[in-house]
Amino acid sequence: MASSISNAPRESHTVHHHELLDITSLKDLPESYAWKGFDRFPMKDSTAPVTIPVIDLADPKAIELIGHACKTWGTFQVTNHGIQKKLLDDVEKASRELFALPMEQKLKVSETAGGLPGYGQARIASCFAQKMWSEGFTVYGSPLEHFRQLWPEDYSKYCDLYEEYEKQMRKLAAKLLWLSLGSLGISKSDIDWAGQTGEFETRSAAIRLNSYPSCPDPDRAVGLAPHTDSSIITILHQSTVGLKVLREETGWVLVPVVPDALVVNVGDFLHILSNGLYPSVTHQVVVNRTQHRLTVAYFYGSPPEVKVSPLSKLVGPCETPLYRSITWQEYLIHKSQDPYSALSKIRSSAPFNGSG
Ligand SMILES: C=C1C[C@]23C[C@@]1(O)CC[C@H]2[C@@]12CCC[C@@](C)(C(=O)O1)[C@H]2[C@@H]3C(=O)O
Ligand SMILES: O=C(O)CCC(=O)C(=O)O
Ligand SMILES: [Fe+2]
Repeated sequence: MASSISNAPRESHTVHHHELLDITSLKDLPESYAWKGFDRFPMKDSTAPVTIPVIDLADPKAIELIGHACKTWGTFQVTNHGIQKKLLDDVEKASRELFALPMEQKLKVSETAGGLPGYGQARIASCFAQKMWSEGFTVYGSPLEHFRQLWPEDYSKYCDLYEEYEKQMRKLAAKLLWLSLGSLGISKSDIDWAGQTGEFETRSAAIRLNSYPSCPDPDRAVGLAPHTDSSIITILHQSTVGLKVLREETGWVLVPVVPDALVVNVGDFLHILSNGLYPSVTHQVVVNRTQHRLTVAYFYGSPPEVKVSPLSKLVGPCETPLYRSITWQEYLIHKSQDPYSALSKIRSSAPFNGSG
């Protein structure tokens, strides 16, 4: 595997906000947004007719199906998840309203260096010379101050909506996490930081609104470059296609829109917790000529101060855990500095028996 991305020299190319164009109004693709492919990742789409698993949470076999999907794909879609369609529609609508605001107003709440909450490009943007055909807005903690600036009149309506979304996603994420770990024989008592109820009361999470405007030259543009998420799991709401996941054996697979389903991605922290049994899925976003695509990603992480390491039940008696322990906060810093080697940097050196 090549160690660099063809479009990305080693040094970091921070995208300064003043360099960001209002891409919604462009009739041609500027050269700064044109990609020639990636070295680190294949370009080819899967020719095999494969689709990512769709799992009904009401299915009595959901636990095994989730375990199998996490092991073989690192991603799946879930139905009967209990999140009301109206809430998903309302958040998507609010997000559309946010990105439709004038650029000067969005820049008032722009992310400061280091990918803190607010408006801006994804952190991985700094790894590439080319720009991605997208904008984003991250909510981490309370969105109050930012929403007050964006919508001085009715910010509280938007705050209430995000609070409700966060609350419902948190519950669903805890449920999905226990199902995925349950299939490996892990129970609530195996994770001390899960809290009394197993609901991870002191969790940390981020919500990211992603906007991919229609693009005059979609084949040469990239919505979001390939990456894995740092989360334990990510729950994604999409109502139009664009997300592709990488299957090592076959290539990129487009994730179809299944009515009322949410996409669930295994993130790096579940990969670490599972001692490598579950791969964190590499995914990217492609753009299209006619539709403005909006998505909402919920990143479920571990409590900020907790050192997370592979679960001891999943590490054999003579084995070294695959990864050393690390807090989510520390990991997010590694990831923002060097997204493509963050995991390998915390990988333990060769196990005692010298294999693997
Ligand atoms: C919690 C987070 C995960 C994320 C960084 C962030 O602070 C909020 C944005 C997230 C995102 C979304 C696009 C891809 C990604 C790699 C990025 O650059 O920003 C992820 C980050 C991540 O998972 O590390
Ligand atoms: O918009 C999408 O389909 C995926 C977004 C994503 O991967 C992310 O926000 O990390
Ligand atoms: Fe992602």
